[in-house]
Amino acid sequence: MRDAGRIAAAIEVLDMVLNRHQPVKEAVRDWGKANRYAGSGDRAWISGLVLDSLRRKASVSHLMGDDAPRALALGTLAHEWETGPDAVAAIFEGDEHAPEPLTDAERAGMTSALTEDAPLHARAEIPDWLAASFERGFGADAAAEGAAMASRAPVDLRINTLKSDPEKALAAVRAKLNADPSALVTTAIRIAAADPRAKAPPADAIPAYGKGWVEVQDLGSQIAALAAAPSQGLQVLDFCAGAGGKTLALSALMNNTGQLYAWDYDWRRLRAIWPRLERAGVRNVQVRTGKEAEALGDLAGKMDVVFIDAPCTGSGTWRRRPDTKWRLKDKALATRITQQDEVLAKAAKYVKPGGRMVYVTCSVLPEENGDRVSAFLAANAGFRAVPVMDALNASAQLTEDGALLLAACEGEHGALQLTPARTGTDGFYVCVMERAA
Ligand SMILES: C[S@@+](CC[C@H](N)C(=O)[O-])C[C@H]1O[C@@H](n2cnc3c(N)ncnc32)[C@H](O)[C@@H]1O
Repeated sequence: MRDAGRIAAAIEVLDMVLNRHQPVKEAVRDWGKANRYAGSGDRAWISGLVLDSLRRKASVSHLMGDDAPRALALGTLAHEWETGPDAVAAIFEGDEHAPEPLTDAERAGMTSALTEDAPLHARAEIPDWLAASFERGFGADAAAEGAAMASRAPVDLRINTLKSDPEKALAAVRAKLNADPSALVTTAIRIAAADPRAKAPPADAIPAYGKGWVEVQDLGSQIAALAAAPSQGLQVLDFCAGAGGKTLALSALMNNTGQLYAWDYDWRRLRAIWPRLERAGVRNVQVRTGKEAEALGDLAGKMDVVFIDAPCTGSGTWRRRPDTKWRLKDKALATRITQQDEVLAKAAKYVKPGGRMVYVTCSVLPEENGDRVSAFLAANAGFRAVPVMDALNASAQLTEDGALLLAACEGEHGALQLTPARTGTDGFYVCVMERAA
């Protein structure tokens, strides 16, 4: 396909995502099925433009004065892909698959620039109803934090120390991919964000992944697991285990000792955990299924650590799934808040006296993070917040730079708010609370 046809296709896919509410992957797949002549390189290019258009939707629609799929694609070409109106007109010229020629208004939008007095939601690339929340969470940095969440994300790998070590794993990954050791965590590898126009080989297709030497896991998620300080021999409950991403990380930190219980309120989510445990060589996990009372009743008051990877809006992962940013509504946020209060209240009863509870979200919204912890602590005098950095420093897995950078993310309750702007990770919130002995 030539670029004119690819741009027309991106406009079509954006319409499927924004107006027919299809997830991006599904929309690209459906478009591909209906247009068999497109190859995998074409689909990668189209998907790249669609994702960037969604990441930059707020600023681009502000500049174009229009939020229709065509305006978003053209504005993104100009403002993100450095393909201005003359270049786009040249691509369209004489191509029968090209969209309609550019109008004067579109040309103007493609050459205008965002100014300091543009509304915060446009500068922060967020839905306007979340502007107040961003301002509360980030103050004067709200626009910069939001803009960083509209960038493309790298792929992070966690080195599975049950089966490999940093040197061996890095060499194996580098044999297939352009990768570097993480600047923050000694057991992590980073693969830089790919050019959106190019086909990128998936990290889970390399032999090191197949052998269980590495797991695909955002660095923020890896840091959250480190904060649990699940040292050898402890009794640990992963209360929201889902497909087991954190369970695997916790097990590796425990070096396959002690006992790690994995449970999820939705047992269907746990199904994916079995092959992952097997591949990673995990032997200290008991997967508990069924209703909470039967599945976990015997663990009440006995856990050294209870890990809560809470259900959340996922606002911290908008770089990877920009369509979800525009789908999020205030009602869904309210539902998540109710669930978060519920999981905190329920999970707390498994913590033994002197034990710890780790509350984690992949969100940057204070309503889901510090507010929830404050509400929990106000209602549970037997718990107090302790600095997350204590556990991270004790883990001996931070680099010198990592320790400094993470310490700068510390906020109320000694909790950490990681963000793409601050730490180059997804937006994770981590808080550690201790139950009185
Ligand atoms: C962020 S996901 C967990 C991801 C998982 N830990 C991982 O690393 O792959 C949140 C999980 O919380 C679970 N959950 C537990 N209690 C819940 C409740 N009361 N309401 C909603 N979700 C709940 C959901 O089923 C979901 O799997």
